[in-house]
Amino acid sequence: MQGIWTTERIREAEDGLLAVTPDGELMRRAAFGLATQVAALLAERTAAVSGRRVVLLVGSGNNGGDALWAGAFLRRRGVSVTAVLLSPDKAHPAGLAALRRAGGRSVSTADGPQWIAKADVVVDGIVGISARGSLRPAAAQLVEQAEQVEAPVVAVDLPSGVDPDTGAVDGPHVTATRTVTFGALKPVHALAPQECGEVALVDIGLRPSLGEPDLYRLELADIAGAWPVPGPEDDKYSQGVVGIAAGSAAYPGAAVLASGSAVRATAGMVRYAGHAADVVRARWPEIVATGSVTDAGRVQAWVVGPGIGTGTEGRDVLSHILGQGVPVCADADATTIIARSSEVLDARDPGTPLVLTPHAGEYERLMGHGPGADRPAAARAAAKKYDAVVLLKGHCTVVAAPDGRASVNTPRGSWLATAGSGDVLTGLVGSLLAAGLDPWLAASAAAQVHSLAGALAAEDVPTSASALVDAIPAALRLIRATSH
Ligand SMILES: NC(=O)C1=CN([C@@H]2O[C@H](COP(=O)(O)OP(=O)(O)OC[C@H]3O[C@@H](n4cnc5c(N)ncnc54)[C@H](O)[C@@H]3O)[C@@H](O)[C@H]2O)[C@@H](O)CC1
Ligand SMILES: Nc1ncnc2c1ncn2[C@@H]1O[C@H](COP(=O)(O)OP(=O)(O)O)[C@@H](O)[C@H]1O
Ligand SMILES: [K+]
Repeated sequence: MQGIWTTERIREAEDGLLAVTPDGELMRRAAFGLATQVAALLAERTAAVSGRRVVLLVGSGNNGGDALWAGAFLRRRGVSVTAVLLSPDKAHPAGLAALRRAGGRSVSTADGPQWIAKADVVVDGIVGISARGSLRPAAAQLVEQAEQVEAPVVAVDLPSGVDPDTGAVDGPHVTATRTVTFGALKPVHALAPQECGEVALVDIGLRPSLGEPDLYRLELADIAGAWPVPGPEDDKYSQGVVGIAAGSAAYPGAAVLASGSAVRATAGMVRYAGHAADVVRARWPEIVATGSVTDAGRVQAWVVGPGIGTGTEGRDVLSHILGQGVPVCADADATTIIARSSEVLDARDPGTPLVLTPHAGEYERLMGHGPGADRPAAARAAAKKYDAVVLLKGHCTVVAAPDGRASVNTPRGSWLATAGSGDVLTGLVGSLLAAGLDPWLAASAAAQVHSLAGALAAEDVPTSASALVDAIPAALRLIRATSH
């Protein structure tokens, strides 16, 4: 699992490390890594390093200092380096001196555009982890100038104008081709992937000073390690039977998708209970289908909600399922029922895991307000309130547990924004719950497999929820192969 730390934690760790490291050493490590990445990008894009032109956008903090020092290193490799200084009086003195000594030039923002126009690579050293609020006018103007040109932008630590801790964007901001960060990943890198581009992490020796991460991102090996694989002693029951209560006679689609997803996700057995039994049976003959949850038979986890309606019948189904003493993934209509009448949760057997999977609208129903800019905080608040694992859907899905653990998934494009895609996700979560996975891990792994299956199903053209179900085996095959 990759760890991600908030800027407050990073700063604390940096302070500790700074106290025991020679003056300027950390910045030089950071800047050397940055220069290496800029040189690599120059080589990739222009087939050369020496003689190429790099423009540094330099703010008044240490982020600008990193850029200036990197400029000095790049000069040694024959790069023409020009620093556009936002506040010439406040630019990092040692960094500026180093750049000048190495033969780099510095100009004011008035002269910026003419240099930016000729750049092969632009380096964004405007603000880093101490950025507060949207960019001030002069910085915003510089960002807009850089946007006019085709040159790729390398962001120092993070793209300026994007909130370091939430990834939220409010006004002009850098959209980087590559972000070179130092010491550890920060929330912005997971929560604003489209602004960060490719993220390179430079080791500056910070890791031992950092404690437990604030956020996690699952790696493929984590998913491969967690995914249930039957052994010689296993049979169809021992792997965990998942029950699906979804769909209706009028709307059988959700039932077919959620059930199909469960069929594809693990090798055991899937039961279906509801008014779409005939349609489900016809599409998935391996499913044991019945008309009602009361005669569904034993399962090790339930999926409930997609397409069940929010009326009395849906409520009764949810209530029955919550009382079964097995883990439950409550999605879609089940979320709305819980939001409207939370007393339905009284039926819940205390101690059995519950996973809620709201999108932003359902979140608002559950909490009385939208998720806002800080999605990990939003998911954590809902997890606490409902004593449930909360999977907050979106481009970057966040999964929080009541104990505070939170993960962010890696989006692989936006093709998943298609009708029925959420039903597929629920089936994945349910299968993993039935296999006995920790509910936070189950939801986090499901979100990752969902986005990988989405990318494989789409292959850069629009896809559908049915194609997504069919792509689950390919996603799992890839995950298992990558981690061998
Ligand atoms: N502390 C350390 O030892 C290290 C720090 N490093 C670098 O230092 C950075 C943090 O440096 P600082 O704490 O000096 O701060 P930053 O450079 O991130 O930003 C502070 C400066 O930006 C200005 N600023 C803040 N919000 C702004 C806004 N919305 N619009 C325009 N300007 C704004 C402030 O007035 C201040 O001048 C990191 O991101 C990283 O790049 C690295 O060199 C690694 C080592
Ligand atoms: N722009 C996007 N990029 C990536 N994934 C997205 C995007 N929009 C939605 N998704 C994902 O697609 C799924 C949609 O689920 P949901 O809103 O419940 O839709 P439905 O009810 O049609 O199934 C969620 O897993 C969500 O995270
Ligand atoms: K930056």
